[in-house]
Amino acid sequence: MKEGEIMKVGLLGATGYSGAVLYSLLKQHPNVTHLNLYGHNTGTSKKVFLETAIPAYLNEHLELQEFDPVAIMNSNDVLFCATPAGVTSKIARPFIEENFPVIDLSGDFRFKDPAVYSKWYHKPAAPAEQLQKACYGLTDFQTPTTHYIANPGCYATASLLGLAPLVIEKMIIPDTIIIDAKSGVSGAGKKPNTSNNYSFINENAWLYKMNQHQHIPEIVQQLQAWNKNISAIEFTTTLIPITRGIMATIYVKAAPNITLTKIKQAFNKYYQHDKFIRLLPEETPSIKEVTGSNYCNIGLSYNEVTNTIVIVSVIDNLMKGAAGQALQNFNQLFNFPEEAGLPLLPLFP
Ligand SMILES: NC(=O)C1=CN([C@@H]2O[C@H](COP(=O)(O)OP(=O)(O)OC[C@H]3O[C@@H](n4cnc5c(N)ncnc54)[C@H](OP(=O)(O)O)[C@@H]3O)[C@@H](O)[C@H]2O)C=CC1
Ligand SMILES: CC(=O)N[C@@H](CCC(=O)OP(=O)(O)O)C(=O)O
Repeated sequence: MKEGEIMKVGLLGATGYSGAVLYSLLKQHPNVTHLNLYGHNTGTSKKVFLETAIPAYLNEHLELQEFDPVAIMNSNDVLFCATPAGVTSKIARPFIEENFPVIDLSGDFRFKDPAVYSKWYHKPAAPAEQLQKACYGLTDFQTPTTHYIANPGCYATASLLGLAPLVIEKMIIPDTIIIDAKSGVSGAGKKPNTSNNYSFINENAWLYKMNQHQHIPEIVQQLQAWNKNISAIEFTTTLIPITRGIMATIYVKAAPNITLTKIKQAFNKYYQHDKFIRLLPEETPSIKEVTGSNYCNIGLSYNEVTNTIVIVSVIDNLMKGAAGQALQNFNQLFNFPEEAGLPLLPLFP
């Protein structure tokens, strides 16, 4: 594919939070001419329209079609899946067999080892031979190597982007990584539950899934790909009363002879030409600096007294943490300009 070529795009899960954001990005993408939406196989004649499922999308009078892999492959050049964990592991086979491009926002194809997935997601994994056909799409470090792209998780994206330069350059003491991550409630999707109930989370903060969060093995898998000496991380996730956004505050002990200048040089080496990572040389970032955008803002400090490097990494979970990065993967897969379809300014104020 080249710049100027047109694409027919299928989207499964457009009525969810990340699917809806993806829909709005794809609608403005200069190379996307047809957008076909797919939903559950209801087996009934009941029609579902985007505008009724999402009141904010009034006038988007698109019907969700039944999920049918053959029809999807005949009508589209690529499929995005913005479905909960446990869906694509069951439906991906025909697409993988046909080498049909899929960008999967769920965790189902992020691991090479099926046992890791089933342990942390508490669900059956996709077969190992299918997992081998998928590639992990952390766009700032990898371009797609297969046609099935596993889009990274939201916390994993913020954490890995904050750690990458120091881990790749071996500037830290392995196994001293502590990540204290906080997320807005849209990270949990649109389904109401006890923890995203207004009267629970308003004016509240709640640390959940202690030592059990499914992004722990995802982060470790990628850190190990960069540096074999890393075997474990400390990782906590806290729900905070905002709609969108993640802040990962990362604490790590510096290897001998590290200085703040060397730390900044490492971050500049990897990110100074990166369109979607903005380094803050003297300040720490706030979440609102990236809300509504595909940016990851990163701030740094080094405390010589405690030999601790602190990195603060912020993203919009629905953009860089989901739909925005998925669109970057799409642009990379089809050789479109990196920023095509992505807003270049966050919401302000
Ligand atoms: N929210 C976020 O910030 C992030 C989410 N993710 C991942 O992206 C995926 C989507 O998340 P999110 O948008 O939050 O989820 P939502 O719960 O908001 O939306 C899920 C969507 O999938 C649809 N769906 C559910 N089951 C099926 C099925 N069997 N067949 C077809 N469609 C189905 C739902 O339709 P219906 O409503 O009709 O059931 C809905 O449109 C998840 O895997 C999530 O973990 C990744 C990074 C960040
Ligand atoms: C706030 C909140 O609940 N966030 C979700 C993130 C879900 C997600 O991104 O899930 P996968 O990447 O595993 O698909 C969580 O912590 O489970």
